[in-house]
Amino acid sequence: MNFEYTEEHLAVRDAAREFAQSELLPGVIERDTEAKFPADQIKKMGELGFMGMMVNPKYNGGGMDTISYVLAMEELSKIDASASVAMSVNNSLVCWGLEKYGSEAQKEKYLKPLASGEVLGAFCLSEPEAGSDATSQKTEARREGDFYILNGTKNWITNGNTASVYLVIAQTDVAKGHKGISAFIVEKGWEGFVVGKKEDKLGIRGSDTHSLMFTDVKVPVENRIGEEGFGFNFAMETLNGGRIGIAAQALGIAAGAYELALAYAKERKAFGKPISQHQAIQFKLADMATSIEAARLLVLKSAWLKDQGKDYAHASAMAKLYASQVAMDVTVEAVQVHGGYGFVKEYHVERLMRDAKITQIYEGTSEIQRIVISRGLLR
Ligand SMILES: Cc1cc2nc3c(=O)[nH]c(=O)nc-3n(C[C@H](O)[C@H](O)[C@H](O)COP(=O)(O)OP(=O)(O)OC[C@H]3O[C@@H](n4cnc5c(N)ncnc54)[C@H](O)[C@@H]3O)c2cc1C
Repeated sequence: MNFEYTEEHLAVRDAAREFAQSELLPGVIERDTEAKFPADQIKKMGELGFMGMMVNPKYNGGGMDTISYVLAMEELSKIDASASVAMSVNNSLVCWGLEKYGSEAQKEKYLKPLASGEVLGAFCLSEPEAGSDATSQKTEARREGDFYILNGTKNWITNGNTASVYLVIAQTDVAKGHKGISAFIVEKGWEGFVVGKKEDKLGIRGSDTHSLMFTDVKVPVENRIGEEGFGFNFAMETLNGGRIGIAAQALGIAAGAYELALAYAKERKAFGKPISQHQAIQFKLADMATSIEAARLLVLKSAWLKDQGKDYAHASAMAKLYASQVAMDVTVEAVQVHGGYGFVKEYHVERLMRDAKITQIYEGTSEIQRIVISRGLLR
């Protein structure tokens, strides 16, 4: 076993840390208040290679391992989880799905600009009546000659308005159940494709979440990913990896809140001494640091398994389940350590607490992670 990072890992982590401090921190409170997408920051993240970190350099990616990716995700999420979710969706759902299962022509046309950060991608599985139960898709793609005619509505789509490339999951044969679901690449601007309203959210308010409506959208057959009927497996496999990114995001939110709480506890005085000298606060800090370290080990293990080409579905579900709970617990305690100051925007921890909640919901709720984990245990 080896618990050491390589020099490359440390360089990536430090670059992400530096970027988060210099580019994401300024304006993060205003972006949250105004629900403003961090467009300039995402563009710079693309230029620095954060949007296609694991993609092969021949498709304009960074050619890095998953450990580097989770280290960067953690650092960026400490400061701005709205920026990091755009990065997570682009890297682990859109780019990964296209690189693994896309045709050579699809990779040339779509993966290259996505991996370089020139354009942004979205992953469209959820629907108004199909969230956890993704098999009950209502969006339909009907084959007509060299095209599919796409009709339906997708809900809660991250990068919904800012993306240019959309991976859309749809029914191609309702009678076949989940084996009748297929995946397609859809471009923004195609006739019949309308972006719906932006969601006004509790947390990750800077993230661009929209519903999408498709009415008789003509999708060329060459834009289907894999064979007809492969879409459900495509979505589930893609989400297995996506969970590593969201687990790293949850870890970052927790670690960011802990670092703020630690610094505040050393400064704030009560009863004649820093609050960090009161044992009740010391114990909170000890519990926060311990749970964060445990979450980090789960995140790193799932990333390592993926890098080794081993099965990581079970580990990534455990990492997401645990890290998202840690994100909730630690951010609540970080607000508590800050007292009244924790309740106002200026001190950041209330935002981190609001942002933490989504990590228990998207890319599979905590209940769904428990289903995935227990299924693995009982197999
Ligand atoms: C901000 C945001 C961004 C998102 N981004 C995307 C995106 O980019 N792309 C995308 O496709 N989707 C996205 N989603 C959708 C997200 O993945 C779903 O909200 C999530 O999967 C849950 O689905 P649901 O909301 O329909 O809840 P439901 O599935 O209706 O679940 C409601 C509750 O019931 C529980 N539940 C459901 N089934 C079971 C069961 N069998 N056993 C026990 N409990 C169960 C759930 O855990 C949950 O607590 C996003 C959501 C949000 C809020």
